[in-house]
Amino acid sequence: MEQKEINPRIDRNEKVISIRGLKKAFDDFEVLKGVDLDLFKGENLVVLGRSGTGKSVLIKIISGLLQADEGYVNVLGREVGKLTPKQLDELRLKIGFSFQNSALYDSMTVKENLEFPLERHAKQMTQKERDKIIDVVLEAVGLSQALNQMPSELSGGQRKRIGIARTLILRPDIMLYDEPTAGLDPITSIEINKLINDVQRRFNTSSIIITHDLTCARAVGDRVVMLLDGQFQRQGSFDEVFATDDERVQAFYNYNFID
Ligand SMILES: Nc1ncnc2c1ncn2[C@@H]1O[C@H](COP(=O)(O)OP(=O)(O)OP(=O)(O)O)[C@@H](O)[C@H]1O
Repeated sequence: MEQKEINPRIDRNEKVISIRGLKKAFDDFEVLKGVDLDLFKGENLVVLGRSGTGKSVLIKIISGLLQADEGYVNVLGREVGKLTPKQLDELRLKIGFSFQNSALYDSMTVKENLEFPLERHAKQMTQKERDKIIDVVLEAVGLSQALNQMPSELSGGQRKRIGIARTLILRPDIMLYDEPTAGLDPITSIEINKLINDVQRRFNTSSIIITHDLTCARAVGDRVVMLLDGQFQRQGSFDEVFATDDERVQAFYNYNFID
């Protein structure tokens, strides 16, 4: 498996996300039981964990879509739980959310899909400026030729790329990738991993990548954390996370290689 090289762009003096003692329960089911997490500027942080461990809940709390029950959640210098709805909307524009299903509008061309966030959030931009930024993000994801195609004409991997381009179009500081390789074949997955690293370098983003895919975790993660029983039980490089006798961690590793 490809191991990510040490990334010189990470600034360990600047935290873009800082979380302490985060708790979240649904009725009496405690999902997050006291989570601490930092994301440094320029870093790709992978969050691993089995289904239902609360990875999506975590990124929904970071982006203000869900309220924490307890704890401190600071994103880009703002304490998320204390923001007014307007301040939260402003913060969300700096967070790019790449959804699992790419969330493209099937009735719109690629160009129209990319214009959509600009029409809503960058009303002051001229058409020429819009066309320019569309060019930039399409080129960044390697799909300049798809400008006038419909999503239905694209492969799953291409739709994923357009989804990432659409997330990038508002030039977010933070990217949140929710299972970016889910449903893709291994070769296409490797291309998406490469794209995640390219985006980090080219757009200077800091990212949280939620995945079950260990090939992805190893290829894109500057640091990896594993969510187990509501807390981050392991963190470090990919190899450090798995250098343990903890059966739950070993089971996760072995399960990834079951045929
Ligand atoms: N709005 C909600 N109301 C009630 N329960 C919820 C809500 N959102 C999440 N949960 C519960 O919280 C737990 C964690 O869900 P979450 O979606 O974060 O899992 P996950 O780790 O992202 O899993 P997967 O990898 O399958 O997406 C699940 O048991 C889920 O049913």
